[in-house]
Amino acid sequence: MNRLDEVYKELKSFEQIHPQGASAYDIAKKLKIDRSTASRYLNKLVKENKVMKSPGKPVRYKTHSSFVNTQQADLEIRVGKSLQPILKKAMAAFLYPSNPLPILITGETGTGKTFLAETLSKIVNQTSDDKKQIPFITFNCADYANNPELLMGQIFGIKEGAFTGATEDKIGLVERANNGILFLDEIHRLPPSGQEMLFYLMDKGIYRRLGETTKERYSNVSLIAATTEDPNKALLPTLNRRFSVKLTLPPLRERSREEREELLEQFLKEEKKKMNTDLLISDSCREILLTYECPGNIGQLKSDIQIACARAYLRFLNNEEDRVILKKEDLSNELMDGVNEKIKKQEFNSKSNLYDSSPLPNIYEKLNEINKNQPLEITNVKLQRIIQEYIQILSQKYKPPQLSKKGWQKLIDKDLLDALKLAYHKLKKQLPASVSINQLYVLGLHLQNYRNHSKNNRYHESLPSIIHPNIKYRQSAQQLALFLEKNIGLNLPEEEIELMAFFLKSERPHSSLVEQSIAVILVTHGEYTASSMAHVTNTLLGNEVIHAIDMPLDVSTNETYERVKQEIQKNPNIKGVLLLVDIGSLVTMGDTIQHEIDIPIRTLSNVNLSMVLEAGRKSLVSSLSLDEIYEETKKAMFAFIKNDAQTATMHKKRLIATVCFTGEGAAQLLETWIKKYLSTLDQDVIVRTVRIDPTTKDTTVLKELKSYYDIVAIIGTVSVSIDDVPFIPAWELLQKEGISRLEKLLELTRNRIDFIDNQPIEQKEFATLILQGLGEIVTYINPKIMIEILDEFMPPIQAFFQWDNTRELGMWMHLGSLVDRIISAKLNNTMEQLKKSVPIDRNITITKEEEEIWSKLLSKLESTFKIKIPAIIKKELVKLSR
Ligand SMILES: Nc1ncnc2c1ncn2[C@@H]1O[C@H](COP(=O)(O)OP(=O)(O)OP(=O)(O)O)[C@@H](O)[C@H]1O
Repeated sequence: MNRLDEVYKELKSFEQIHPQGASAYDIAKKLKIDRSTASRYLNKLVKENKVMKSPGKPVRYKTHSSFVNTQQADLEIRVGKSLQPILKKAMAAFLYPSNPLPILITGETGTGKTFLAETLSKIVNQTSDDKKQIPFITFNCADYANNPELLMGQIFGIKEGAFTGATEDKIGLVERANNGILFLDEIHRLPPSGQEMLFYLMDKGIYRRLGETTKERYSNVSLIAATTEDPNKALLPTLNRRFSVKLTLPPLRERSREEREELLEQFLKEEKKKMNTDLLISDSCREILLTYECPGNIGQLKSDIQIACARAYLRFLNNEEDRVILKKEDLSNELMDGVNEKIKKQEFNSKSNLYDSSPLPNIYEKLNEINKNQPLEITNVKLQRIIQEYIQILSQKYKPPQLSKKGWQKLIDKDLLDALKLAYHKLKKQLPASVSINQLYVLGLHLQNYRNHSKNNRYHESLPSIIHPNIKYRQSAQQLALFLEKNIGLNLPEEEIELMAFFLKSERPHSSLVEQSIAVILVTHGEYTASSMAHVTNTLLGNEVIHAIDMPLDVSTNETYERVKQEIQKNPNIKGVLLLVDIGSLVTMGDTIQHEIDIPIRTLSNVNLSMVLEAGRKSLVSSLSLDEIYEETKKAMFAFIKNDAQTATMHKKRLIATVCFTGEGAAQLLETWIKKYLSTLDQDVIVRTVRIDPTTKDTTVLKELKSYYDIVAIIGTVSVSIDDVPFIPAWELLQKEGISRLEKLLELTRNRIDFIDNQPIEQKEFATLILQGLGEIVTYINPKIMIEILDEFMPPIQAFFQWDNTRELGMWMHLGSLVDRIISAKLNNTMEQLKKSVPIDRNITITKEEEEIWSKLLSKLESTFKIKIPAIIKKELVKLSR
C-alpha cells in the first residue's frame, strides 16, 4: 500500500468515530508523519476527487462518499428523496478542492431554493471546528429591483459621493461575506453591469465598491445564487457560464407522495411545537393536503398548513374541542375550490376509464344500483343524474374528431347507424330543431347497448322508468321509435323510449349565441320586475334575447336613460331597438336616445309578459325588420283579451287617485282607508296620492295618469274634475253612501277589466309555461312535482306580497331553478360557492311576517327534495319578493 492509499484508509477509519472528518494534524498524528506531508497527501486526494475539504478553520477532510452520506443523515428526512442527488451535487461543489464552486439554483417559486442554500450553510457550519460561525449572508435582489444603483451598492459597497445621497462609505455584502457564503436570491434582477461585476468577483476574487475607480478589493466568498427564471435567458451568458454547478429543484407536483408525506409531517411537527399541545389531523384533511394542486409549491403547502392549524387552534381555544384537530373545514376556500374542481375532473375521467374496459358504458348496471326504496323524488334526482352523466360520457368520448365515420361503424350496427342517419334527414319536423346528427349517433351508441343487453336478457326486468319533464322531447322520442320500428324492426319498450327523450335534449340549452340585429330592451319600474319578466322569457326561449333594465324607485330617469343608451351601444351590430316600457314617462325616452345615437328605436308601453315573449321570439327571426317586430309585439298586447272590440282602454290597470293640496297630507290617510275597503276582487287596483298645487289647481298629472290607467274615481278634499272620471268628496266617502258609491264604481270597472295581468294567463296556461320553461333549465328536479308544490303553497305568498302574474311567474321559475341549483351544489360539494354568489345586503331586515309567510313552502321544498336551503338564500328570496 502506498502512502497515498494509507492516508485515504486512515481518513476513512478516522471518520467512523469522528463524523466531522479529520484535519491534516489528526492524520499526521495517526500515521506518525509530519503535518505538512499529511496535508500534501490529503490535498492530492482532494485533487483526485476522493476526498473533500470543508471551508473554515482548521480545514477538515472527509472521504467523498462518507461526507455526503453522513452529513446528510439528519437532513435527509427534511429534504426528501428527490433532493438527495441535488444535495449531493451541491455538497460536492461546495467542498470542491481549492475553492467552492459557485452554485446556481433554479426552480419555481416556493420549491425551496432558499431552504437549500440555508441547508448547505448549516452543513458547512456543522463540519467546521471553528467556534466562529461561517458567515451566511442572504440577500434578495428583488428588494431593490427598482433602484439598480442602490442594489449594486448593497452588494458591492459604496464609496462616499458615488451618487447623490451616498453621503458616506458603505460596506457591501461581498465584504461582509468574506470567507463565508453569500446567497443572492432572484439574481436575474441584477442589471447587466452588476452581473458583470459579479462575474469578475467570481472569476478573480476582485471587486470594487460603487464609485471606486482604482482601488481593488478582494473577497473570498462562496456564492450561491437563485432564480425562478430561465438562466439562459435572464442572465448574461458569461455569468451564466461561470456557474459551473446548476441545480434545479423540482416543483411539488413532480415529487413523490412519500416525499409529500415527509413534508407534511415535518410542517405539522413544527406547528405542534409552536402550539405546545397535541395536534391531530383527520384522514380526509390529510388526504387533501397530500394531493391538492399547489402551484406555490412547498412554500404554499407550508403556509396552507399554517393557516389551517391556526384555525383548528382557534377552535380549540374556544373550547369547541378538547384537542387541536385539523379538519377539512380548516382548509382555505381557495384550496378547497381547487380540490373540488379536481375531484370533478377525476370523477369524470375515472368513469370514462371504467367504461374503457368494456366496449360501451353500461347504464343498466348503474341504474340498478339505485335503491328503489328511497323516496321517489330522490330516486328521480339520482336517475336523472346518472342518465345525464351517461350521455355526457358517451358524447365526450365519442365525439368527432375522436371518432371518424368508420369509428361509428365499428361501434354501432350498420342498419341502426343508417336508420339514424335517415331519421335525421326525414324526421326534421318531428325532432327538436336543435338535435344534431352527432346526438343521434350518441343515441345510437345507447341503442346498441340496449340491443346487446336485451340479447343477454339481462335488462328487461331492470330498467326503471323515468320520464323526461319536457313533453316536446318525449314526443320526439316516440316519433323516432316509430321510425326505427318501421325501418329496421327495432321494437323498443316504453321505458327505453322515455330514456331516449333525454338524448334528444339540446346540447346547448342556454346558448346566447344568436346574433340579434334588433335588440329588445325592457325597462320597467320596480326592483326586479323587468329582470323577472326577462328571465322567464330568456329561459323559455333558451336565449338571452331580452335585456332588462330595472328601475327601482331610488333610480332617477336620467340614470335609466344612460343605462338604456349604454345597453344599446354595447353591441355594435345592433341595427334597431324595440324598447318595451311600463308607463308613460318612459315613452319619450326612445325618441330622445334615437336622436342622440342615431339608431332607430320604437317604443311600446304598458308592457306585459306576452309582449315580452313575442318580442323576444320575433327578434330571433333575422329577416324581420324593426317595424315588423314592433307590429307583431303590439298585437300580442291584446292577445289575451277575449273580446277584440274592447280595445285600448281595456288593458289599462285600474287606479283610484286620492287628491289633496300640497302639504295637507289628507290624501295619504284616505289612501290607507280606501285600501282597507278593497275586496279580493279588486286587488289589482292601485291607489295613488296626487298633490294639487292650491294656487294653479293644475290637473296635468291626473290627465297623464288617465292616459295610462283606467281611473275608477278621484277622491279628495279638493274638488277636481277631469273628463268622465267621477269625483267623490272625502266627506262623502266617510258616509255609508260614499262607500257604496265607490263599491259600485269598482264593480262596474271590474267587469270591463280583462287583461293579462288579471286573469287570462289562466292556471292551465301558467302551468304549461312553467313546465316547459323549467324543463329546459333544470337537471335534477322533476318540474311536475315542483309545480304541484308551488301551486299549493304559493298563493298565500303571492297575496302577501301582492305580485301580479308576471312577478309570480318569475318567482315560480326562480324557485325551480334555485332548488335545482341547491341540489346540484349538494351533489357537487359546491354549496359554499353557491352561497357566495348571493349578493349580501347587510342592511336588509326581514320582518317576522315575511319570514313566516315563506316558511311553509320552503320547508316543504326542503323535505321533498332533501335539501337545506341556506339562510342567506332564504333572505334573498324575501328581498326578491318585495
Ligand atoms: N425540503 C424542504 N423541507 C422543509 N421545508 C422546506 C423544504 N423546501 C422548502 N421548505 C420551506 O418552504 C418554504 C419556501 O421555501 P423557499 O423560500 O426556500 O422557496 P424558494 O424557492 O426560495 O421560493 P421563492 O422563489 O419564492 O423565493 C420555506 O418556508 C422553506 O422553509
